[in-house]
Amino acid sequence: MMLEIDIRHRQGGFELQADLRLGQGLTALFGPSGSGKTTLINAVAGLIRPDHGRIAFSDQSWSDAATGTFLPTHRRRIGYVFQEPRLFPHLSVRANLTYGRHFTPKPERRENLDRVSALLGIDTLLDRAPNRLSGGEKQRVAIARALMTSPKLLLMDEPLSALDVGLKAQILPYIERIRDEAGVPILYVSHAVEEVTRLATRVVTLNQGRAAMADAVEDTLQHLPRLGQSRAGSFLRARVTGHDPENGLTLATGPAGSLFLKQADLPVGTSIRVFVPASDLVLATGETGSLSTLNSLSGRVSAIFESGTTVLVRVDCGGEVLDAEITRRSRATLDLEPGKPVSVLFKAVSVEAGGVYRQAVKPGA
Ligand SMILES: Nc1ncnc2c1ncn2[C@@H]1O[C@H](COP(=O)(O)OP(=O)(O)OP(=O)(O)O)[C@@H](O)[C@H]1O
Repeated sequence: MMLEIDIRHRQGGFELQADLRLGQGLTALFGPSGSGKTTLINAVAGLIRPDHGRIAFSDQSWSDAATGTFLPTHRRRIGYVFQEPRLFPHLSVRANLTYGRHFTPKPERRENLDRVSALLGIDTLLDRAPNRLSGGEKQRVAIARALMTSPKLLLMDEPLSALDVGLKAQILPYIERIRDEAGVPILYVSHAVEEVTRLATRVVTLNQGRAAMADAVEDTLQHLPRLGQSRAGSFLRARVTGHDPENGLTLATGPAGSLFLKQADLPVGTSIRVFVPASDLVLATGETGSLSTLNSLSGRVSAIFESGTTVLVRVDCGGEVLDAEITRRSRATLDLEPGKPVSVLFKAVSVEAGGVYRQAVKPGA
């Protein structure tokens, strides 16, 4: 399948421009507030009609300003999940799930209640009324309802933003399963770096209405501050090589070197991204002696950015970029300049749980 978008659309003083080809897996739409994420997703859904250009899905034209083609939303066979679950309060979970199915032509009904409710872990909730579900359960039912229509494409517009951190963590694995097992491409709007890191097969960034495909998920996430996100840090690519349960550690290797991580439940061979906060990195020059930090990567300073009272030192470790936030005084003490060899040190506990992300679908798949 291929979703082709080549559109321009003006609304008031704002103009959206997008020229994208998107394949299977989960495409994250990522950008600051007002950058055009919802406008883009609405154009794909058929909720707005672009002034110029075309949108096509697997060779079916959904919208073409030149020929006047505009396929209405219900004929695009799209599943939509919003911030709020929007369940029918008077219907049971089961009836909520089967409701949308009737709108799908019989030969195209791929999904069934058993499979979808197992995928979302809601099989024991089918006879409940929505007002007897928790917030996280409601959103899982809403996602299941969207899947029950056997959609060709699933649009998710900040589906987790109304949930607290604990509930988000509960739902993320289900979205991963849909990405990996349901065979439905997903367009996923999010502001949250944790969600994008963990879920995205590819990232489309939006900046003042301009959509751009990122070369790699990691590249986008390296430059979060430019995208209006404040959380400074870096991502390392690695593969799990083993576990050391006695010491509560998981071992991984990537282009930057060997990594010690707090033990994570990930099979050997799993590709992961490890988020390392800039403020947790320690830089050292010369011999470091004995330290309690398990991770020590060798690199070379590639750039230095002054920012207020602190300094962001960018270090190239085997082609991977690590940003370390240190004080001006530390920079002066270490006499750091671009080109200087340094060791980058961080503790295994700096990258526990939320900092390690499984990525089952290869970028570009
Ligand atoms: N109907 C409209 N008429 C005029 N301007 C609009 C209309 N709808 C949205 N806009 C403007 O278009 C721009 C893009 O809005 P959009 O909702 O797509 O952004 P967004 O990236 O989804 O933002 P957020 O993350 O805050 O939801 C904004 O400047 C917004 O004010």
